Amino acid sequence: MDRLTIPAKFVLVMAFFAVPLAITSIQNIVTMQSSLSLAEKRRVGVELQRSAFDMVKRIEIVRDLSVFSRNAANQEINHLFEQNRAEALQMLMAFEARPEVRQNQLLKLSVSSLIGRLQTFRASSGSEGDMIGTIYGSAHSAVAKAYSLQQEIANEFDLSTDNDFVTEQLLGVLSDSLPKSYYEMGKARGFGVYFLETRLMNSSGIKMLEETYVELWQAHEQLENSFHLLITSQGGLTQLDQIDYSSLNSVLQTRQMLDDYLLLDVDLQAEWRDYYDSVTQQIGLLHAVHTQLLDFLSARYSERILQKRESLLHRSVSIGVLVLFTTYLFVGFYLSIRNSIGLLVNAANRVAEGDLEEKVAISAKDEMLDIAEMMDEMRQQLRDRELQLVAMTITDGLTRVCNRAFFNQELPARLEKSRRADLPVCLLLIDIDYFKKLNDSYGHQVGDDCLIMVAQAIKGQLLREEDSVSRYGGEEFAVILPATDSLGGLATAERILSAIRRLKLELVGGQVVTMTASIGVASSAAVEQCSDDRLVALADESLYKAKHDGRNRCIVYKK
Ligand SMILES: Nc1nc2c(ncn2[C@@H]2O[C@H](COP(=O)(O)OP(=O)(O)OP(=O)(O)O)[C@@H](O)[C@H]2O)c(=O)[nH]1
Repeated sequence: MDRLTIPAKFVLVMAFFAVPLAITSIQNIVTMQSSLSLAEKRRVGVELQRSAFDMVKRIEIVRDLSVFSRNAANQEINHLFEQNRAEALQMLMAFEARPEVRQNQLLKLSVSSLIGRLQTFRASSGSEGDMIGTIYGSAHSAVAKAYSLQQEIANEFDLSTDNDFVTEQLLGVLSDSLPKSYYEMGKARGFGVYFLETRLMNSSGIKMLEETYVELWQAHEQLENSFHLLITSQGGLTQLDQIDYSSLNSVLQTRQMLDDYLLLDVDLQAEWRDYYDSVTQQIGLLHAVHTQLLDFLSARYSERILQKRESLLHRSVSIGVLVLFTTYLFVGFYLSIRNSIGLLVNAANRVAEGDLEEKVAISAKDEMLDIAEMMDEMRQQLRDRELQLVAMTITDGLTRVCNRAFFNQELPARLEKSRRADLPVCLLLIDIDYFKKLNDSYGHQVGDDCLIMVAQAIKGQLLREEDSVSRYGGEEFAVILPATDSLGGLATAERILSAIRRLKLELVGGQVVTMTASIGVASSAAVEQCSDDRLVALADESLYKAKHDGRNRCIVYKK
């Protein structure tokens, strides 16, 4: 790990967090997406069931009328029969052309088989009452095929695997209880039309009608029970309130009509068409409930699809935000560290190159700030140490004023600067009078003390910051006065002389030592293009004169 660069470490950490996050997120989205696709598939299944049910209605009429139209004796019945058969075939072909059906081998087979069955559907040649039951049963195979098509749709579009309780109950009602009622009502319609049209009914016909009468009751009972279970089942059933449950009585109504039109009227006086229309109307009421239930199921899936789409969107957005936020954090964190490290490296380079003036500073407020503060503390200590070293190299060890080395640098530098500003530099060479005698009389220690006192006295008379005093030789001092002419130099020299005269060194025995000095003053303005050596020589010349003229005085060089 230590061998890795910081970007490589970040990529590693990013990968450590991002990879599981991405895998979980993708899994999550894939699961939600497949659940959404399943709900969409189921809704398509319900739509197909609805179309298939429209065909069922026609095929039921074909079945019921097949009982009579065996010999096409009644043109009107035959027309009804053919009309519904043609409509059913048309619907089946449209159904077969639907992409969902064309893509499904099983459904395609079932539809084409049903088409074949209807195309070859011809009225059977039954004769009397005992035959019509057989004819009806045979014709019913077409309706049964249509119902098995519905079941196949439920299987192929995963409606049957939906373990939602309400959906299970609904599918049960749609595929079992309701078809059972249609079967019995169809019998009542077909048989009734047959007897009323022929106005003939033998004992076996009566028996068959009576059986149907009983079976209608049973169908109604089953229907009531299954609806009761559906209504009392939990969850999401408020929409089922909109269904007209009084339509369930249509089974009983049909039973009543069978009674009124046929069983109670042995003369069969009623018109077959009135009976047909009345029963068809009752069957239509039940069909309407069937359609409402399919609509309800479709709406239920639409609602689920909407919810799933919304939660998929929310999940995708929140995962997106999470990924962006994590990336932002990592990138921000990385950039902040890289930025801080960059600043610290630059600061370290500056220090290595000797630049100790610029503060080590970073904008971060974290542990990097602690490192920066420590580095800055080091920089300050280095700078102080360097200043001390520099000060030591230019300071005279005894008197603590500047030394000769400083003077040798300072005078040419000041002369150069003043030349550019067209200003003079004044040099004072100060020599203590009879210092040899002082040394000889009181000893070197006293001599040293006197040198210290004189040096500080001279320093005390310098008014400007750029003025400097250096120990030029043993008991000789040099004062550089930048931007000062001869008059200014003379005034300073006079002040220095007075200060030295005022010095008193009290010895152990009570003896007091006093001193005087001689000063040679020279200004760079005195000569053209004055060099440092020339200025020293001029000041030295004046000092010599001061000594020669009796000491304890200052002499200004004049051309
Ligand atoms: N105590 C002490 N004496 C020093 C030091 N440096 C030089 N001297 C002495 O200063 C004396 C200088 O003497 P001279 O150059 O003859 O000058 P002077 O005695 O002051 O006479 P004039 O300058 O002519 O007045 C010498 O005796 C040096 O030994 C020092 O650091 N300490």
